[in-house]
Amino acid sequence: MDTWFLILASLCLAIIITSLMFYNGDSKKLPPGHHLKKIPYLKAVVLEELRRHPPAHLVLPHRVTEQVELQGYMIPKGATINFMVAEMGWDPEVWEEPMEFKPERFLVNDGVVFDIGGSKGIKMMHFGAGRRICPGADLALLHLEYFVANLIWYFHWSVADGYHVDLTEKVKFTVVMKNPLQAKISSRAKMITT
Ligand code: HEM
Repeated sequence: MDTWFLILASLCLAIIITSLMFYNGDSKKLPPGHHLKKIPYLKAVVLEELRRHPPAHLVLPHRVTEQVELQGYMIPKGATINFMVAEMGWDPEVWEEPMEFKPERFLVNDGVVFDIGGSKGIKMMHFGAGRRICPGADLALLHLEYFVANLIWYFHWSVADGYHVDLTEKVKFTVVMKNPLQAKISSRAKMITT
């Protein structure tokens, strides 16, 4: 449990640090927060990233309060249940071409349609589900959108010479890239101010 607490605490810290990093006191230079709603593809990219490359493959374990039978399996009172969230997001019976990165899967009629709380059925649950769902889910999604928007707004990105992007994962404290990303980044500052 301590490990999970540390993961959550570091997620919160990372979000706060990135917010401070990108706040430069000049709101004209930043894409205003309310504009994010007008960029559904951005939200679709964030959701697809969470589905395809979740930061953790398991969410917090839960303890069963009463013995229950689930699809023929008897789960005893007091058992600890882990939810394999990565596998849920990669289930070929639920997702078409699950190992492909396709943000378009979240777009319906130019808008994003996804029930993050799972009230109409759970297709992925990186924030948990039900009454103990992460209360910071909306805030986290907003910050992730803002973070990605700013990275694109301020910098031009290209692949480093001779490097091929390899999205293979490995598990460290959280899930990270096995072969770290190498990118050439240049400022778009001139383009933004002119
Ligand atoms: C990408 C970012 C985040 C992810 C993936 C995430 C994921 C989770 C997960 C899986 C849980 C456990 C749900 C369960 O018990 O089944 C949780 C709980 C929680 N999260 Fe987050 N979280 C994120 C960001 C945040 C942020 C930004 C905040 C606060 C501002 C936050 C506050 C909490 C709190 C307070 C709980 C405990 C809720 C409870 O036990 O009733 N989380 N989160």
